[in-house]
Amino acid sequence: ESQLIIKERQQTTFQVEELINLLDGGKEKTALRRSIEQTILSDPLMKTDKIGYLTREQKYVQSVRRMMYFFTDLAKRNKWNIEDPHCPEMLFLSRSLSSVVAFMIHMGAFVPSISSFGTLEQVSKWQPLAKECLIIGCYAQTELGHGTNLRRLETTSTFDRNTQEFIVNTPNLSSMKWWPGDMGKSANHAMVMAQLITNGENHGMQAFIVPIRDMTTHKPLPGVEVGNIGSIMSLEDTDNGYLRLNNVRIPKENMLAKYANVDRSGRFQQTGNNRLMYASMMNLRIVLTREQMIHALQKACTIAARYSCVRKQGSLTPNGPEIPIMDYVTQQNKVIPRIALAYALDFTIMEVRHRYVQFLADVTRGDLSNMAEMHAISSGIKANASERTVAGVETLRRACGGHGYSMASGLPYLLLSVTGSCTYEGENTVLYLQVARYLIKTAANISMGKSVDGSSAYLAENTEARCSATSQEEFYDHSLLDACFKHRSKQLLQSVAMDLQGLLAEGKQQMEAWNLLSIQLVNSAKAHIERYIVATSASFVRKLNCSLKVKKLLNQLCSLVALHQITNFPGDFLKDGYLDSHQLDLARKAEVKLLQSLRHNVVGLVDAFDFRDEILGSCIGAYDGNAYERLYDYAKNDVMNKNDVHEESYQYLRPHLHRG
Ligand SMILES: CCCCCCCC/C=C\CCCCCCCC(=O)SCCNC(=O)CCNC(=O)[C@H](O)C(C)(C)COP(=O)(O)OP(=O)(O)OC[C@H]1O[C@@H](n2cnc3c(N)ncnc32)[C@H](O)[C@@H]1OP(=O)(O)O
Ligand SMILES: Cc1cc2nc3c(=O)[nH]c(=O)nc-3n(C[C@H](O)[C@H](O)[C@H](O)COP(=O)(O)OP(=O)(O)OC[C@H]3O[C@@H](n4cnc5c(N)ncnc54)[C@H](O)[C@@H]3O)c2cc1C
Repeated sequence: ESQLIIKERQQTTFQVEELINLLDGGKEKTALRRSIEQTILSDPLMKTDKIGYLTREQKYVQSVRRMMYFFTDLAKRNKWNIEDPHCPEMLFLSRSLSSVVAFMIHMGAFVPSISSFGTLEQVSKWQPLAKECLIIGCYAQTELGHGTNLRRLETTSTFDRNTQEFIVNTPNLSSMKWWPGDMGKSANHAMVMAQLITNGENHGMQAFIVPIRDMTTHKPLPGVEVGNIGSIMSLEDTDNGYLRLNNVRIPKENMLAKYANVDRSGRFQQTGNNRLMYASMMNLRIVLTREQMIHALQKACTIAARYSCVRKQGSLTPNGPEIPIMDYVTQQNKVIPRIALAYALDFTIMEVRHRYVQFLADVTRGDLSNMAEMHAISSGIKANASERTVAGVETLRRACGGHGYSMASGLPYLLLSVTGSCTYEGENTVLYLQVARYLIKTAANISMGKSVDGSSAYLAENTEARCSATSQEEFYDHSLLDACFKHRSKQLLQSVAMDLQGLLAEGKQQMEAWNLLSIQLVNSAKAHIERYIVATSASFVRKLNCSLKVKKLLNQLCSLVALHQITNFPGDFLKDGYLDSHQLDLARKAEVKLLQSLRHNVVGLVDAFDFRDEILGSCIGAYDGNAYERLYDYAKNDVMNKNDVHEESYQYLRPHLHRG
């Protein structure tokens, strides 16, 4: 173990294990997680090859092999509950699996959407098959021509009264399904989102289970053309595919009929709220935020923080001893605010998940009153967490200098694999505009004197016109910081709502006015969500039952998240004079002081994320801090070094060198 990292751990002022338990949700949960990790990581059949060495095909083959074994054997033997993405086992499982793997769409989207869209009868028919991996499914919504605008999906499912079947078609090039994970090579069933047509009338998007491959030969069924879409930026462990359907007939009961049905004569009946077709996307937005984005940020923090403590470069006195780069305030400013953000997002998503579970219970009772708010929160948190994670991981990667560019650091892999999260499961700008739609409606309700509650209640509160802070210390105060965020959000919303009214009064059409103001609308949505994160994480910590030391530390992290945002994006806080430039200076000084006070606990804070070395996959971020030994080892094991003289040297270099 590196002496430097030992020294760091000696400086830690709190019990790391206490924080680990807190993040897991209790001591017993930590034990459960560790035992799951131990089982998975010690199983030779679950082993992954080193990141950076495999071709696309090898990645796919490896992940299919691992995951088939995992779902059909390992998880079963251990009685892990793998189908509920919110149960503790599943939360711990996806973390132990470390890299993105095959069948995540099967388990994470296909299986849950059967119960989201299916009747009880349909659920009891399809879900056991899917859970047991007796069928492999994918979620086929996006098309070559449309991903965002679901109303314009072009795949059709036309009811044939004579045979009591649906005929599913992708009638033109742009209508073919494009992107679905697990579809290119693996899936034999697809959850196809298509326009339902009965008796010549279009009833909008519905979900259909379409068999696409033969259950024995695995060959595409008649009328089906299916394949891979080709190499993609990352996440190549999954076979993202395309699918063309030419008059594919499926039985009537393959239309999932929880919210709408077609009777034998082809008459369409809406039996539930059709928004619930969209609402199922909330689930994956929340699951991915934690399981993919926050974990990626936490891993990158772990790597960068440990490495920054063992990497020495330069000194603080002329000819003096070299210091760990973590002692530079600029380095602290790269690393520590990201650690703080990783904590704040984790606390926030725990609360969001809790609210989502309540929302589901409400829906079961037929109460949809919280749907709009839940949609705004889940969309907003997905967009904001992915945007800040991707930016954060890149900052952390650069904070590791040259070694951050090597695959050996694990950071390029994290960056590439998380960057897609800004696009899938709802493109971020589009999701922010959904939040804005909710905010503009809320603003209209407030102006009509209606009461608002929940996460937007503050929009109806009176706030001070100026921040009251006169000292640095006040900028650690959560309620003062929250007031800054509330004010910014309120002010941005009021301003864009007024501009919208103005444009409408000038005679502009609603959608045109909306488009003209969409930059402001997105900013307003971001401000609302960032305030939600600041407030939710602080109140989460306030309610925690933990030692004073840990509480103090977590309070500091929450303050830092807010302060860092203010000092880095001060414009909207200064705009209407809520903060003045003197207060901004105070906030900056407060931030530097906070960074320095958190400095000693940097390693402890990332140790508390408790990622085992095998899960981190980093030569520079391993627990023992022995970065150089591992880098050297990684290089020596590179495939290009399997012999001293590479074959190509004989072929291309030698003839040339020997000319003279
Ligand atoms: C086992 C788990 C393990 C986890 C493993 C973790 C590791 C794995 C790691 C890595 C794996 C990688 C995984 C990748 C996965 C990717 C999967 C996909 O990408 S699947 C495709 C997603 N596609 C979209 O998200 C389309 C986006 N489009 C939309 O959501 C909509 O169509 C929208 C909203 C943009 C436009 O629809 P409009 O034109 O109908 O919009 P308007 O008129 O604005 O909305 C109508 C009403 O519906 C409400 N609404 C819209 N969306 C809603 C929602 N989701 N919920 C509730 N209400 C909603 C709205 O608020 C509005 O309500 P009012 O009229 O204002 O009252
Ligand atoms: C790795 C990966 C895995 C995926 N897995 C699946 C899957 O399993 N199943 C599935 O069905 N799909 C999947 N997708 C598809 C994904 O859901 C879509 O790509 C995503 O929803 C974005 O839609 P789009 O590609 O149509 O982007 P577009 O909507 O074309 O976005 C392009 C640009 O247009 C802008 N834009 C579009 N509409 C508006 C608007 N109304 N207002 C303002 N700006 C707008 C966007 O902001 C963006 O800048 C996957 C995608 C990726 C990358």
